[in-house]
Amino acid sequence: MTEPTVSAAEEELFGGALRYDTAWSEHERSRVEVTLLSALRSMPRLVGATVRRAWRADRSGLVVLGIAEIGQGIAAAAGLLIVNAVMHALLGSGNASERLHQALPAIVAGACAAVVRSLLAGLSTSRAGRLEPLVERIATVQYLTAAAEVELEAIEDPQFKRLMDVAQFGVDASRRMISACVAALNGVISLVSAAGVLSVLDVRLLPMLLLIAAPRGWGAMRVAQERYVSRLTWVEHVRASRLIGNLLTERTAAQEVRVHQVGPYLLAKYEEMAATAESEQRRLATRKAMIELVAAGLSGLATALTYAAVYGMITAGWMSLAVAGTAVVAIRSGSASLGSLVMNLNQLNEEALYVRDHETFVTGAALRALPSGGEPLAHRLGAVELEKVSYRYPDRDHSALHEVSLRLEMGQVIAVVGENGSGKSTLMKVLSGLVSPEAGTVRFGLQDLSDVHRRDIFARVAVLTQDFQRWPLTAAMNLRIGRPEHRHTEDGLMQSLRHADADRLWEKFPSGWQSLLGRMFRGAADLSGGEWQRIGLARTHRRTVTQDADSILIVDEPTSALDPETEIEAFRRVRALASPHRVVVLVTHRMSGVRHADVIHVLHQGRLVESGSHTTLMDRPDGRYRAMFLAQAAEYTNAPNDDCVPGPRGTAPSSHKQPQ
Ligand SMILES: Nc1ncnc2c1ncn2[C@@H]1O[C@H](COP(=O)(O)OP(=O)(O)OP(=O)(O)O)[C@@H](O)[C@H]1O
Repeated sequence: MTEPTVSAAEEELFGGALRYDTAWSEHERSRVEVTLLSALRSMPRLVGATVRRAWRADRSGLVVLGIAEIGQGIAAAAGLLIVNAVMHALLGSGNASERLHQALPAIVAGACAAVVRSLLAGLSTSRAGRLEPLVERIATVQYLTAAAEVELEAIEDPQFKRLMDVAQFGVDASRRMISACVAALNGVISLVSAAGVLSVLDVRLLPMLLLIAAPRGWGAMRVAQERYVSRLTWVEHVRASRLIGNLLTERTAAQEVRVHQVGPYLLAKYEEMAATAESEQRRLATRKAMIELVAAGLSGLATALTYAAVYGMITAGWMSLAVAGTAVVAIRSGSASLGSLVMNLNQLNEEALYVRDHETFVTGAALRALPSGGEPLAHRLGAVELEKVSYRYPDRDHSALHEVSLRLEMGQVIAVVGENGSGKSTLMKVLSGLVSPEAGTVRFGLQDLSDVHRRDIFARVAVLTQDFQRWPLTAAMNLRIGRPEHRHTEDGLMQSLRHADADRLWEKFPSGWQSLLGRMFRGAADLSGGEWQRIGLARTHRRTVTQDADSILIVDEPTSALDPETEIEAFRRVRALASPHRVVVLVTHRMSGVRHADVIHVLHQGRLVESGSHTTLMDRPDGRYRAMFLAQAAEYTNAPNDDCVPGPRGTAPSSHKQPQ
């Protein structure tokens, strides 16, 4: 297969080809993996997995389905034997009306067999139709559970993310596997009955049957392989095209799309990328036509040979005319069964390939799942301590955190500051148990983070991050989801709303707590960025106050969208959440918000470079904190500050992070 062409749009927007794997050897490997033999080898396992899923979903439905299919096979065999009886009667002795009379019972029996077969086919279709959505649900839940339970690190790993995307196709394929399995079973049974009848008539006709169907089998299998490899290779391209489509329709991009005239530009790029994908579809269609033509030619040749053999056997007197007539019917029905069996097996094979990806993902996700065991965490911790903690993101060469040691005492307000990319958010991920340090230890009280049940760690952490979620749910749910299993009262919810100074939003909720937020659905009330941030604060408050064991509250840039007065007030309220059994960790670029913290830690390029109170740090003439503080203070007063030391690279506040 030649390497696909890269459209200019792809080059311009994404910097090159977006394909399943840029290493072509990897792609070749997947091609080799789908050879006929390996596909056939893995099929029983995957069919077994589908049957097990169906069994779990609806046992009685599966049993009825099996009986209906076997019944159809028996009815088909009976039908062929009846044809034989009819042939013998029609080609037997006596005049035409006598021969017809003799054939009548067999004709009636044939009609009955056909009716039974149709009834069983209907039963099978209805049961399969009921099983399909159930199996799809099981596969979807398996997929979503696996995705929700993996470590954050896995989600951020591009390789794993890709596997996750590919595995999505397996969900639909699991559903289609049911009908593919039923059709294949049906094909096997029909074939066995036709072959059985043929071998009773003349066993020499059996290999002929195989000869007719073999080329079609080969053709169908090849087409499936090519389609699968193509789909895998182009998955990233499809994702990127969808991404562009979404950008054109999403509300968040709507303003720039219009004012900056990005719409027509992106649309043109979309069309260019779609044209590249269409060229692949054209290539596939041509290949399919060629393969099918060759297969049909070979199969036709085999059919001609078979009929010639039957003709030869009749003229040589080795076969009676009645047997030959039945044999022709049996060959026709057998080769049709074999042909459709091959098609069904081929579809089964294709679906199985996607189901295999789904399985690979579920197994891979289990290996990267959050650890499920561990000690329970003590109720009282006293402090959380980091000792020489280092962390490097899997796809990065440099550590995001390097030998960071610090102590968080319950009751304290700790601030973490530093320029963009200095490691603040990464430190918060380590503190909240979202990522495990590469080196060093994190102790919750006397317990090592790695020994404790992760669920217990998460239960003790409340976070409000810069990219907090705007849940498109009711107002009540937006607060309750901070601790969904807790029985929240309306008073409690209102208390959290008040804490975040969001109670004045109440009048924007037309149906009170049941008001839908976030413009996703009709009638939903939308909020401004700052209002959403207050809802986020209220949710964090809810989570915080519903935990009486020692806990950590992490707030990462909690006020970026708040107006100046609200911001000052918000910092005060966040600080007030520190209690004898809670430590508040505040990450912010707004220096005015950190000066009241008990301890301020300054990060620089992943290292902890300064720690102390505001006064201590301001007393260091060349201190980084002092430089950052004075730089912002100068902006704040809008007057040149003689004492202002130029901030280190990257510390200059960005426009949305400047003090007001
Ligand atoms: N998911 C990730 N995968 C790979 N590298 C990452 C990831 N997240 C952060 N990094 C890198 O780790 C370093 C520290 O990033 P981090 O987000 O912790 O900085 P930060 O101090 O919070 O920055 P900011 O003030 O801009 O929010 C940066 O070099 C960043 O590029």
